[in-house]
Amino acid sequence: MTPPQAEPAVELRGITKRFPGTLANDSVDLTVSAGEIHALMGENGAGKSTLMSVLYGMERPDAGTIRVDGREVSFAGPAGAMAAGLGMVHQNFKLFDSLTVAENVVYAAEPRRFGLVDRAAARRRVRELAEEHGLAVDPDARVGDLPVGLRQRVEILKLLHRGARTLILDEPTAVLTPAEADALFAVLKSLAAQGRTVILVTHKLREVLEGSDRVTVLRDGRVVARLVTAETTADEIAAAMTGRAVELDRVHAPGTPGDVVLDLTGLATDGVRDLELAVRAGEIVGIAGVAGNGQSELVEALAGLRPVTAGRVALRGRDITHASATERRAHGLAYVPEDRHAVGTAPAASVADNLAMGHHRTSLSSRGLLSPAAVRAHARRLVERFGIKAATEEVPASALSGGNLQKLLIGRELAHEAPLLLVEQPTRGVDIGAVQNIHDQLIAYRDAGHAVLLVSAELSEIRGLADRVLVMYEGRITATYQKDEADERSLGLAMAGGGTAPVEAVD
Ligand SMILES: Nc1ncnc2c1ncn2[C@@H]1O[C@H](COP(=O)(O)OP(=O)(O)OP(=O)(O)O)[C@@H](O)[C@H]1O
Repeated sequence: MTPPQAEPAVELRGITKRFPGTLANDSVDLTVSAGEIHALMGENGAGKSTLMSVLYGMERPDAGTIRVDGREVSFAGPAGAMAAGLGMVHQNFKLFDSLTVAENVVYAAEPRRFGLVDRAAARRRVRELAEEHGLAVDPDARVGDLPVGLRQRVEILKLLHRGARTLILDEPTAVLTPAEADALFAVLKSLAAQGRTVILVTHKLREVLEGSDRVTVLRDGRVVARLVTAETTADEIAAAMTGRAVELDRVHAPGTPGDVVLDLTGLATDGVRDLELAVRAGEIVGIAGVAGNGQSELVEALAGLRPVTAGRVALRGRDITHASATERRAHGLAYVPEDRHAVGTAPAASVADNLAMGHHRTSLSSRGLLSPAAVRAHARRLVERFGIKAATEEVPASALSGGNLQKLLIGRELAHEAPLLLVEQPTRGVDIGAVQNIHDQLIAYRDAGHAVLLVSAELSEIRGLADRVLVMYEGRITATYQKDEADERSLGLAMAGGGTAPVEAVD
């Protein structure tokens, strides 16, 4: 006899959500069983975030119903969703850096004794939850001092403390090392085995194949496939997402390095020291590392956004150690920052205007004034070349999905054809088809004779693109590999500071 069927943990029926000019969710049905890890996939702009925002009470649907544990619900905000047993781990963690782990976990739901916060009980609670779920973390550590992988654990502990039965995770492995990602999946599997439910939004096929039970694929706001993971393949999921066959993991030929374009000697800035590095024309140098090991500080110092405290930076033979960001750009530097929202783009400005930024001295302008017709034509070319999905070129950048905003930023900077491109996390949040496109464009850029300094936490990206790979750990370069020498395991170990690991430094 089959056991009585439990109610699904989450059941969305006919969810429709419109934004001006876009049908983001078109009558979406999604059923997530209790105790499963359910992956939600789809190209950039397919409607995944919108659907999760509707489920979590952050957006009101135009039509459709939501059931949680069999009960129909309607949330006025995330607080209602939390009360119904849902919890969400956002990409940008929402923790207080200056508070301890225990204080963060119990924040706004503190155990009390005689009306006062019971700190000892809070610490005990963290230890119990950590032990029960394999989420070891020191309750007394200051969150600001923790690496990303542990901060993510704090986020998960916080949701568990509040009694979340269904966890929604938005691209949780984007900033993790392979070992941290494996540890996360072990935790998710044990949560699922205890009957909790996980909804995972991700672009990473491998982790979906290894870590999920079922997959729902969205395309253009509609469900196009419901798959059982054990019965599907990477190719099948990719084809469902894109509507065509996708060539995964293309191998690129190595570059032909020419003259030195960027030359760093003894460079130091906040959190970075003793950096020696040369990047040549026609070469991609990749810097691998876990977020927070000085890569962003290095790139900011090179872009002129952070003072260099020692050493020298030369660009095409000229000393630019203390040059302003604008002077550096004028001398041939283009820059794709990690933070596409705060630094990279102007959210209220149109897609076309964002694409024209920094082009005041180029063919788009005459005597410093941009020509509207040239700006539009330029925008149309880049939208086409990078597959940026926008209702029109006139919508504000804030209306783009995360991955499409990333494509905009890459497109704009590549269009400068600058001798040196600094690029950080070029494909974070970008779907598999667009990853291939961005990779092809970076290789073509290199082959056209430009120098590229690539910073990425994504090992397959670094290995696929870089002609030389450097690992940064605690502000220094701790290992150097030539293309093809960097296998995933030793790179992963070096990124985690694996001092005892057999990491060969080859120069
Ligand atoms: N606030 C908004 N205003 C206008 N359009 C929006 C808004 N939010 C999302 N959209 C549009 O809705 C569609 C779906 O976006 P959504 O962010 O849900 O996609 P996604 O699948 O999460 O993409 P990504 O993988 O890039 O994060 C996109 O076309 C996007 O441009």
